[in-house]
Amino acid sequence: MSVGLIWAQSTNGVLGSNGTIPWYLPEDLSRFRQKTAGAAVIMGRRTWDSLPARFRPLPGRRNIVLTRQDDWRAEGAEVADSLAAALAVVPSGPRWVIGGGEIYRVAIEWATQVHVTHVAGTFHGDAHAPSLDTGWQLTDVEPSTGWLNSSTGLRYRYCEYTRT
Ligand SMILES: CCc1nc(N)nc(N)c1OCCCOc1ncccc1N1CCC(C(F)(F)F)CC1
Repeated sequence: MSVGLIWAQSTNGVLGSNGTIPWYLPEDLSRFRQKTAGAAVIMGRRTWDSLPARFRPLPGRRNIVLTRQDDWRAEGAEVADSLAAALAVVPSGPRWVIGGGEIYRVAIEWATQVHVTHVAGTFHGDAHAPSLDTGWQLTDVEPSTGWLNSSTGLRYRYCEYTRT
Protein backbone atom coordinates (compact mmCIF):
# COMPACT_ATOMS: atom_id res chain seq x y z
CA MET A 1 0.00 0.00 0.00
CA SER A 2 2.97 2.27 -0.67
CA VAL A 3 2.46 5.94 -1.14
CA GLY A 4 4.74 8.94 -1.60
CA LEU A 5 4.64 12.16 0.35
CA ILE A 6 5.74 15.45 -1.18
CA TRP A 7 6.07 18.75 0.61
CA ALA A 8 8.05 21.98 0.78
CA GLN A 9 9.28 23.15 4.17
CA SER A 10 11.38 25.92 5.64
CA THR A 11 14.49 25.39 7.75
CA ASN A 12 12.28 25.53 10.87
CA GLY A 13 9.89 22.92 9.47
CA VAL A 14 7.03 25.21 8.49
CA LEU A 15 4.75 24.04 5.65
CA GLY A 16 2.06 26.66 5.75
CA SER A 17 0.61 29.61 7.56
CA ASN A 18 -3.11 30.26 7.82
CA GLY A 19 -3.89 28.21 4.71
CA THR A 20 -1.15 29.66 2.53
CA ILE A 21 2.48 28.88 1.77
CA PRO A 22 4.54 31.66 3.36
CA TRP A 23 7.03 31.90 0.49
CA TYR A 24 6.88 32.05 -3.30
CA LEU A 25 9.21 29.55 -4.96
CA PRO A 26 8.31 29.08 -8.62
CA GLU A 27 10.96 26.41 -9.02
CA ASP A 28 9.15 24.31 -6.41
CA LEU A 29 5.83 24.69 -8.23
CA SER A 30 7.50 23.29 -11.36
CA ARG A 31 9.08 20.48 -9.38
CA PHE A 32 5.77 19.61 -7.72
CA ARG A 33 3.99 19.67 -11.08
CA GLN A 34 6.63 17.42 -12.65
CA LYS A 35 6.77 14.95 -9.76
CA THR A 36 3.01 14.51 -9.51
CA ALA A 37 2.10 14.68 -13.22
CA GLY A 38 -0.35 11.90 -14.08
CA ALA A 39 -0.39 10.55 -10.53
CA ALA A 40 -3.29 10.48 -8.12
CA VAL A 41 -2.94 13.20 -5.52
CA ILE A 42 -4.41 12.81 -2.04
CA MET A 43 -4.95 15.88 0.09
CA GLY A 44 -6.85 17.16 3.06
CA ARG A 45 -9.85 19.40 2.55
CA ARG A 46 -7.93 22.44 3.86
CA THR A 47 -5.25 21.87 1.21
CA TRP A 48 -7.97 21.60 -1.43
CA ASP A 49 -9.37 24.92 -0.20
CA SER A 50 -5.89 26.43 -0.34
CA LEU A 51 -5.37 25.62 -4.03
CA PRO A 52 -5.57 28.65 -6.29
CA ALA A 53 -8.84 28.33 -8.22
CA ARG A 54 -7.09 27.73 -11.54
CA PHE A 55 -5.43 24.67 -10.02
CA ARG A 56 -8.53 23.20 -8.44
CA PRO A 57 -8.71 20.38 -9.33
CA LEU A 58 -5.03 19.86 -10.06
CA PRO A 59 -4.99 19.29 -13.81
CA GLY A 60 -4.15 15.86 -15.25
CA ARG A 61 -4.39 14.08 -11.92
CA ARG A 62 -7.06 12.29 -9.95
CA ASN A 63 -7.72 14.56 -6.98
CA ILE A 64 -8.78 12.73 -3.84
CA VAL A 65 -9.81 14.90 -0.93
CA LEU A 66 -9.95 13.59 2.63
CA THR A 67 -12.72 14.96 4.80
CA ARG A 68 -14.92 13.79 7.64
CA GLN A 69 -17.82 15.82 6.27
CA ASP A 70 -19.94 13.13 4.63
CA ASP A 71 -21.84 15.69 2.55
CA TRP A 72 -18.74 17.49 1.24
CA ARG A 73 -18.54 17.66 -2.55
CA ALA A 74 -16.45 19.63 -5.03
CA GLU A 75 -16.21 19.67 -8.79
CA GLY A 76 -13.25 17.55 -9.88
CA ALA A 77 -12.67 16.00 -6.46
CA GLU A 78 -13.19 12.41 -5.34
CA VAL A 79 -14.02 12.30 -1.63
CA ALA A 80 -12.68 9.82 0.92
CA ASP A 81 -13.19 9.70 4.66
CA SER A 82 -9.83 8.16 5.50
CA LEU A 83 -6.40 7.67 4.00
CA ALA A 84 -7.07 3.93 3.74
CA ALA A 85 -10.25 4.68 1.75
CA ALA A 86 -8.33 7.09 -0.49
CA LEU A 87 -5.64 4.50 -1.19
CA ALA A 88 -8.33 1.90 -1.87
CA VAL A 89 -9.86 3.99 -4.69
CA VAL A 90 -6.44 4.20 -6.35
CA PRO A 91 -5.26 0.60 -5.97
CA SER A 92 -2.38 0.89 -8.45
CA GLY A 93 -0.15 3.52 -9.97
CA PRO A 94 1.66 6.40 -8.31
CA ARG A 95 -0.11 8.11 -5.41
CA TRP A 96 1.19 11.27 -3.83
CA VAL A 97 0.00 12.76 -0.57
CA ILE A 98 0.30 16.50 -1.10
CA GLY A 99 -0.80 17.98 2.20
CA GLY A 100 -1.38 19.24 4.67
CA GLY A 101 0.35 18.78 7.97
CA GLU A 102 -2.36 16.64 9.55
CA ILE A 103 -2.50 14.32 6.54
CA TYR A 104 1.27 13.91 6.34
CA ARG A 105 1.35 12.81 9.98
CA VAL A 106 -1.10 9.98 9.24
CA ALA A 107 0.26 9.13 5.78
CA ILE A 108 3.91 8.95 6.89
CA GLU A 109 3.12 5.55 8.43
CA TRP A 110 2.21 4.18 4.98
CA ALA A 111 4.85 6.03 3.02
CA THR A 112 7.86 4.52 1.33
CA GLN A 113 9.19 7.74 -0.21
CA VAL A 114 9.24 11.38 0.80
CA HIS A 115 10.29 14.22 -1.50
CA VAL A 116 11.06 17.42 0.36
CA THR A 117 11.87 20.84 -1.05
CA HIS A 118 13.90 22.55 1.67
CA VAL A 119 13.56 26.33 1.56
CA ALA A 120 16.41 28.09 3.38
CA GLY A 121 15.01 30.43 5.97
CA THR A 122 12.91 30.70 9.07
CA PHE A 123 9.21 31.37 8.55
CA HIS A 124 6.26 31.79 10.87
CA GLY A 125 3.55 29.17 10.35
CA ASP A 126 0.88 27.01 11.90
CA ALA A 127 1.47 23.84 9.86
CA HIS A 128 4.64 21.85 10.33
CA ALA A 129 6.31 18.98 8.50
CA PRO A 130 6.40 15.62 10.26
CA SER A 131 9.81 14.51 11.50
CA LEU A 132 11.40 11.58 9.69
CA ASP A 133 12.50 8.85 12.09
CA THR A 134 15.67 6.80 11.78
CA GLY A 135 13.99 4.32 9.41
CA TRP A 136 14.28 6.88 6.61
CA GLN A 137 17.37 7.02 4.40
CA LEU A 138 18.34 10.17 2.54
CA THR A 139 18.75 8.75 -0.97
CA ASP A 140 19.13 11.89 -3.11
CA VAL A 141 20.08 15.50 -2.52
CA GLU A 142 20.11 18.10 -5.27
CA PRO A 143 22.45 19.88 -5.35
CA SER A 144 24.74 17.43 -3.56
CA THR A 145 26.21 20.29 -1.59
CA GLY A 146 24.99 23.81 -0.99
CA TRP A 147 21.81 25.36 -2.28
CA LEU A 148 20.09 26.35 -5.52
CA ASN A 149 19.27 30.04 -5.94
CA SER A 150 15.70 30.87 -6.87
CA SER A 151 14.82 33.73 -9.20
CA THR A 152 13.09 35.12 -6.08
CA GLY A 153 16.37 35.20 -4.12
CA LEU A 154 15.37 32.26 -1.90
CA ARG A 155 17.82 29.38 -1.58
CA TYR A 156 16.42 25.87 -1.77
CA ARG A 157 17.36 22.25 -2.31
CA TYR A 158 15.63 18.95 -2.96
CA CYS A 159 15.93 15.92 -0.70
CA GLU A 160 14.49 12.47 -1.38
CA TYR A 161 14.10 9.90 1.37
CA THR A 162 13.13 6.26 1.10
CA ARG A 163 12.20 3.62 3.64
CA THR A 164 12.12 -0.10 2.93
C1 LIG B 1 3.38 23.68 -4.99
C2 LIG B 1 3.41 23.64 -3.46
C3 LIG B 1 3.90 22.29 -3.02
N1 LIG B 1 5.19 21.98 -3.22
C4 LIG B 1 5.65 20.74 -2.85
N2 LIG B 1 6.95 20.44 -3.03
N3 LIG B 1 4.84 19.82 -2.30
C5 LIG B 1 3.53 20.11 -2.10
N4 LIG B 1 2.72 19.19 -1.53
C6 LIG B 1 3.01 21.36 -2.45
O1 LIG B 1 1.67 21.66 -2.24
C7 LIG B 1 0.75 21.30 -3.27
C8 LIG B 1 -0.62 21.75 -2.80
C9 LIG B 1 -0.68 23.27 -2.65
O2 LIG B 1 -0.40 23.84 -3.93
C10 LIG B 1 -0.32 25.22 -4.05
N5 LIG B 1 -0.47 25.99 -2.96
C11 LIG B 1 -0.37 27.34 -3.07
C12 LIG B 1 -0.09 27.94 -4.31
C13 LIG B 1 0.10 27.16 -5.44
C14 LIG B 1 -0.04 25.77 -5.33
N6 LIG B 1 0.12 24.93 -6.46
C15 LIG B 1 0.89 25.51 -7.58
C16 LIG B 1 1.29 24.42 -8.60
C17 LIG B 1 0.04 23.70 -9.07
C18 LIG B 1 0.35 22.66 -10.14
F1 LIG B 1 -0.79 22.13 -10.59
F2 LIG B 1 1.00 23.25 -11.15
F3 LIG B 1 1.12 21.69 -9.65
C19 LIG B 1 -0.64 23.06 -7.87
C20 LIG B 1 -1.03 24.12 -6.84
